[in-house]
Amino acid sequence: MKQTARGRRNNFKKGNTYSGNKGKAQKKQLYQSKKKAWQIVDEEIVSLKARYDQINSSEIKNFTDIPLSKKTLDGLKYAKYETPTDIQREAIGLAIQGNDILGAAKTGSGKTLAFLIPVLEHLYQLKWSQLDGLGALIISPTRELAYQIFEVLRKIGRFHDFSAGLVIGGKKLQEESERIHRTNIVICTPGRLLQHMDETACFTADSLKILVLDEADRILDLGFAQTMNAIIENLPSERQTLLFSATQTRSVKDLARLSLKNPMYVSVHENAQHSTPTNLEQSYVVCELHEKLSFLWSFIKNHLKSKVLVFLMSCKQVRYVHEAFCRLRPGIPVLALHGGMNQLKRVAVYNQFVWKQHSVLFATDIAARGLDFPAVNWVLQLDCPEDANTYIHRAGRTARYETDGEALLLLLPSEEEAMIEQLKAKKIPIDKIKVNSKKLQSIQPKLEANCAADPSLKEMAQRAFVSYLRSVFLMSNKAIFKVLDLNIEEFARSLGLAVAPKVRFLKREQKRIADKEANKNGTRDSERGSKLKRIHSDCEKEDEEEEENEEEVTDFETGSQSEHSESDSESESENVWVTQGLTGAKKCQNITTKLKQKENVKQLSDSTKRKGSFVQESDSDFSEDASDSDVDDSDTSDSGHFQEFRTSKITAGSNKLDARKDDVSIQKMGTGTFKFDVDEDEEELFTVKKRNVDIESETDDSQVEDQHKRDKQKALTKAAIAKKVQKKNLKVNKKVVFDEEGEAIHDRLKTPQASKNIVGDEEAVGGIDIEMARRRMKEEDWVDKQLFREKIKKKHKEERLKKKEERRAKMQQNRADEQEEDEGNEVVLEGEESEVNPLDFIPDPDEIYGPEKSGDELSEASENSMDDEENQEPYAKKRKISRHEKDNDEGMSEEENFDGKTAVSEVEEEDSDEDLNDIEEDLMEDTGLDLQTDEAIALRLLQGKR
Ligand SMILES: Nc1ncnc2c1ncn2[C@@H]1O[C@H](COP(=O)(O)OP(=O)(O)OP(=O)(O)O)[C@@H](O)[C@H]1O
Repeated sequence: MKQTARGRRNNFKKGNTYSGNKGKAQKKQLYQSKKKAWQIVDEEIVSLKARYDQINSSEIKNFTDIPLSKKTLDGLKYAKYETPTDIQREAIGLAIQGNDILGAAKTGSGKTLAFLIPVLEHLYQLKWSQLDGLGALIISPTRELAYQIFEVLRKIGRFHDFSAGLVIGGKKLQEESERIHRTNIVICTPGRLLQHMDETACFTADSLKILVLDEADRILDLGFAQTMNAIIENLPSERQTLLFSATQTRSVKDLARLSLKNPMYVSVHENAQHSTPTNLEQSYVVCELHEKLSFLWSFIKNHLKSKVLVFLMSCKQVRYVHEAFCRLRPGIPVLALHGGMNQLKRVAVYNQFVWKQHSVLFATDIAARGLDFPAVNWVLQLDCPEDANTYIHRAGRTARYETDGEALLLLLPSEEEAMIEQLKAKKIPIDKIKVNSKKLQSIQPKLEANCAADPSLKEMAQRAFVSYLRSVFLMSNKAIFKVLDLNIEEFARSLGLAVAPKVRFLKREQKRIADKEANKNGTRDSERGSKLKRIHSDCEKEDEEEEENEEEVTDFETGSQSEHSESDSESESENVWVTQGLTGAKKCQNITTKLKQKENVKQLSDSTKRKGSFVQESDSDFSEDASDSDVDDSDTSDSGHFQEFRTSKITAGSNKLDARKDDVSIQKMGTGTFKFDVDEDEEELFTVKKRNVDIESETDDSQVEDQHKRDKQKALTKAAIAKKVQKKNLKVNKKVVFDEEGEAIHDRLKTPQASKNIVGDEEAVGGIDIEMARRRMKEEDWVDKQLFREKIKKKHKEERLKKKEERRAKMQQNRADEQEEDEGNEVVLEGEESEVNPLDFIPDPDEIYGPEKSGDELSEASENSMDDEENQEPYAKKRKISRHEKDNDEGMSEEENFDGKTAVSEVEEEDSDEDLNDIEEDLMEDTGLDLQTDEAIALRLLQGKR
């Protein structure tokens, strides 16, 4: 039986034992147990903190030796991380105690965990919850790296209750905005973060507790300077800051910008013999520029069972080499990764290269830092890196965490000396190897044939050509990068181009250098002087030519840019947001899997469009592709594979850890206690390495080129177009029709005929004068009607003439018949004269004028069409009626006809005069008889009437 509320209250009052009381007891128990859970957390935190003082990095063998929360240890165990690496052993202990850290360690040494573990621990210590908002911010220079860090965090943080979000460009801002304020750990790229700081109203970093910069030297260099300064302004000064990189900055100004407090400099390999991993074998080859592609082809053909990462200088080179090699079918899957690709494709290519066993990835420097592609056998730097640091990061994509790897650098003869000097200065052991150039397999003829057959490929080659030269030209280290020493004709041919495309900036550079030399030496040397003059005039001529063509170029560029924005918007439309509680990892995997599937379908359709590449894929590695898509199809297989792989790596290399121990150096960087080693690169940090570059993910030429495009487009404002049009005296939107002789046909009906003074008056007033406009319209109206009338008149005249001709012909025929008849009558009708009508000789007026009509018939006739006019009489009367009719038809009554009344009557008078003349003419001609007969007829008629 159901008990009422009152009944329950009574029961309570009576102290009856009732299930309600039981419930209360249960509640109390539950509350106590919950309280116990909190207590457990509190107790754990207290005990952990108590152990902090006893941390001794040299005694740490396993992660369990570090005072870490159970949730973190569980996560590490789940991700199969057991033994910490050097940097982890040294940095984690200091970081969990709240110190600011400057962490430096070789590439592939596990810096990611060295900052992720302290992030989790810090928030755990503070008992951070979803309601507390943003607690930790991890900034990475590239989207791929941010994505990778997010993946690691997902694994090791899965037992914590924090929410984490990946905030990178190329995704829907709106959806990020809706979630970002609820996210505890944000992993982001600088540009996108600043965008949220500026545009997302509910996003604030006021509660931030810990800031991490991965690849800190890159984030703090000039490429990100403005963005980072703006971000730092929005962050609370009371926070912990961790900076990590393989090439750590110790620039005083950088550290001052971040307002670090007594930072600890943790450099585990500072005293090591080399700055690159010990398992990394490094060598370089000197190669001519025009031999590079053939070298690359030969290299790939010799390493079909390897995983190779090839670095090029610019996006356009990557694009072209990838496309060209796809068509040549090397027998191994070839991929491309560069900043010009949409985000979805970037993620897909990244994952493909992670999973493929044998493949070649052509990439720009967006893949140079931090990316942890497993089992890369070779890193081939086809184009010289910007500096030694970039070399270290690029080469570091192989030989990661205890694995072996090889790095090969290609240098031009002009680059060799200065670059090798830089590398040696950075403690990079690199040996020169020689390649027998006769053994190189030349692909130039094939590239030439392909470019000749496909204009789009040729265009790609041209773009690659220009972008390479531009990149070299923009490099700050002129001791290495000597653009004017390059044989550009040969380089163009090696790309498959028949001739080298014009490169404007090179001409300018030549001109600049020529000017400089002329200033230095004076122009006394006449031979030299004339040579310089020649360069000058060449340059000027080309400049002029190009300026003339500028309009076309701008159009072309606008087109290409819109193409680009189209692809951007395409990527924007795809949502890659993967924010979630760390415990809900599956959801995120689903999203990633779906993205991969989509991208695979897209890529497959792309490749079917491109004949060669599809065949190549199917020839060499289609089965592998298929298996990849199988992996993508499976719901949660992603992390499974990943873990397995890493586990094998851990076991393989765990015994090597001790060998590195001696290298560890930790320095306290407090203001008073520590003297900063002012970085020798400090000056370099504050010089522009690439001009006109303000980018987020990479410094390649595409952005520089985009900047150029934007600059050019700026000139094409509406005002500029208007000026141009005015200058050329062009009338906008004017259609000119030409006749067969090529003369322009002026249609008076379409051109305004209103008197000029009316327009002038209006302009003089300076605004819209309604009266004036009305007058002008009336005048236009009047002119129109006149034109129409003229046209109709002309038409009528033509018709009349035609009819006249017909009548004349008819009369002549009649006359001829009559004559025949007369002759015949003279013979036949003798004696019948009395019966003959005396007026028979007169032509039948009905025949000539048509039958006489009544007034009714006349008015009826007036309603008929113009064609009927000729059949009616009397002419003058009928015409008059028709005219009025016509006027009425046109809606032009006299009353309506403003002051044009006189004009109309004038026209009428003119018309009627003309008509009378016509009639007289008609009458004179119409009888077809001679004058005497006419007179006789007239007399008889008159007599008859009387
Ligand atoms: N304690 C560990 N035990 C086993 N493997 C580890 C450990 N720490 C890191 N690794 C593995 O080492 C590899 C390199 O780690 P990570 O990417 O963090 O290196 P890094 O120092 O950040 O490299 P880079 O300087 O290139 O960014 C990863 O595959 C990672 O899974």
